[in-house]
Amino acid sequence: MDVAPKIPVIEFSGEDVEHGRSSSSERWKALCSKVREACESHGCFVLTYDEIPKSLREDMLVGMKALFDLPEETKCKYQHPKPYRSYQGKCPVVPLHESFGIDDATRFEAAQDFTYLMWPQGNPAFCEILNMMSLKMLELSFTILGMIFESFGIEEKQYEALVKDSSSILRVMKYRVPATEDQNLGLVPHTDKNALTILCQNEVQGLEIVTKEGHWEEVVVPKDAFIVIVGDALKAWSNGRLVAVKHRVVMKGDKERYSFGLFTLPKEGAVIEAARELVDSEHPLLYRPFNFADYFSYFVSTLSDDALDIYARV
Ligand SMILES: O=C(O)CCC(=O)C(=O)O
Ligand SMILES: [Fe+2]
Repeated sequence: MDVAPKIPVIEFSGEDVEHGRSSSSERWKALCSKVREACESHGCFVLTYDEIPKSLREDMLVGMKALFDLPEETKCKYQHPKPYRSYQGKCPVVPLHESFGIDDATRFEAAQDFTYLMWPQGNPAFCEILNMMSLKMLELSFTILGMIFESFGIEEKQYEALVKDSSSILRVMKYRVPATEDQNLGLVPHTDKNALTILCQNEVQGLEIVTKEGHWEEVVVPKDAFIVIVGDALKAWSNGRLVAVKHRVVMKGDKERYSFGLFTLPKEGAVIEAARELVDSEHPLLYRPFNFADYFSYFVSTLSDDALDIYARV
């Protein structure tokens, strides 16, 4: 019996990125291909990357624990008009899950507004951590997008706008241990709607993806690694060459899971259009150009599993 190929594990360093970009060395080209191939075959990969210090990740997880330990009424103060930002907790569909989404935490003031709301006396250390982590993860996200474009042989000018027109959401999440009467579903199956997601978690596993063969498979994430996930916007941009992989979280064991993710997404008003280089007679255009914000609103109003196909398929 065929065994489904394992989720690729890719390793690169800050030095690889720095030298690779300027020298276009064989090693760099091979790394870019690996990243693209993982996104084509699995829609995700596990990444180890030394440029984001382990101590920063640990500080982030410690700070998150203190955040989720705040009283419910304090956490509920975080309300936002846009979906997937406001504090979410005790939702009947996913009662194990709690989350906050902070827009552009790469701006110090945005991180600060959030921490002042949660800790009126201030929490400058956690504010700094949120801001620093977002900046580093956004930079990594742009690096990965650049690697994908480069590997497709697409000129930098063609994707400059895509990167320039990006913003980000930092989502921080907690999953409690299911009680005996609870289901163990932490997060419902979904594809991410944004372009690229980078996730990081504590030692508690639980993320699962749907393989090409249609089976759920656990993503075993080594300590200190990241998971990179392709979203709908990147799938459409790549004319369907990259897979927006469906994933969910299932809780097992007796330890709480904490995770955080940097979601890179097209800015307000940005239009997603397939790269010209990726449309040809063998690969006819799959998705019409669409305004990302309109697509996102469509998804929120329907919560359809196949939102991208229904909304934009030619
Ligand atoms: O907590 C996780 O690891 C997954 C989170 C996720 O998929 C999401 O927020 O879109
Ligand atoms: Fe997700």
